[in-house]
Amino acid sequence: MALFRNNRLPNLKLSLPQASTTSLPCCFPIVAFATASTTVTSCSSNTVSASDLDRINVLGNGNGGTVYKVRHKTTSEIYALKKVKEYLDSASRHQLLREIEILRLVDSPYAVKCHDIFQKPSGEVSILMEYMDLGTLESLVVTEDQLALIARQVLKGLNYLHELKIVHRDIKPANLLRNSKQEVKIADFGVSKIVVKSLDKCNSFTGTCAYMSPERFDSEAAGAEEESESNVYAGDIWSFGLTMLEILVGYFPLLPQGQKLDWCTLMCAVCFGEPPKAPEECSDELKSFIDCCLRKKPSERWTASQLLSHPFLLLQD
Ligand SMILES: Nc1ncnc2c1ncn2[C@@H]1O[C@H](COP(=O)(O)OP(=O)(O)OP(=O)(O)O)[C@@H](O)[C@H]1O
Repeated sequence: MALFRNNRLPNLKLSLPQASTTSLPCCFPIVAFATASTTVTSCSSNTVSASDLDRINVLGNGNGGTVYKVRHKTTSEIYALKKVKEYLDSASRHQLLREIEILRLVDSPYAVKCHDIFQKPSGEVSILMEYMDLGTLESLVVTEDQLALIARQVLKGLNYLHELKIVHRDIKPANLLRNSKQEVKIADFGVSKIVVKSLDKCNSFTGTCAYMSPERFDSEAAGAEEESESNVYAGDIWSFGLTMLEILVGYFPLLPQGQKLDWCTLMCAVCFGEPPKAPEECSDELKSFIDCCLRKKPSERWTASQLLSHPFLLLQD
């Protein structure tokens, strides 16, 4: 049984200056078959109309909008509906288009399924997703066995995304959702990117800074001046390693328990400190697993595919 603790740092998201402060009404070229009321584009074959859905309650608020639990009026099927903020600056509009492009591509049991995307004539966009009834991995504390079950599913999801040349760029407990079927899935492609050129850099300050890899803070200091395609995906592995360690120990592992997070302390810990390790009392396999994820040089970090064959995961088979 997983335990819950309340001793996490309350705010691991550092706000950075916005690229633009101009708010523009959004209108996206989402669908070719616009109707007068709400328009729909399908990520799957079964089409649901926005008017078929009843709102039950708010599941949460993110930077991009609000997520509601909704019920289909005739089938009683439950979904999560993310209503994207109506007014977005140009950078956010561009990113939303990217997210939609990725949601259309992604079809894996290890990523939260997007059923449909609705756009009203006003430009308001809503994303209809599979409902994950146990919410995020935030505040969850697990045993080694439970960690292996979770890690394997997240790695299968990451391996799938990386094979499609998609970098998630915001892996953290809040973006991993679970359900009562013991499934864990990757969510929120809000800052993800498709690597178009092999040397596409992904070291911009996008995503949640607390989980960013050393090379995304400072590629030179992390020995990653020579950008290679595999380095681009290694950023997700660092974030994954930190996330797994966090749900094992119950606090953000880069800082001493209870220490307040600020930009300077975080940057020093990531760039100049030793990578965090699994506690002494953990199995050797788990210590090695965490070490393989949290190597400072991206080229030395294991890939998702290599980690899937790590003894820590094989032990629990
Ligand atoms: N498919 C889903 N099923 C169940 N709950 C969900 C689902 N998607 C999101 N949620 C809930 O809604 C909250 C907000 O989700 P959202 O993706 O908008 O933001 P976030 O990931 O928390 O933040 P940000 O987008 O700013 O990184 C989540 O933290 C989660 O609790």
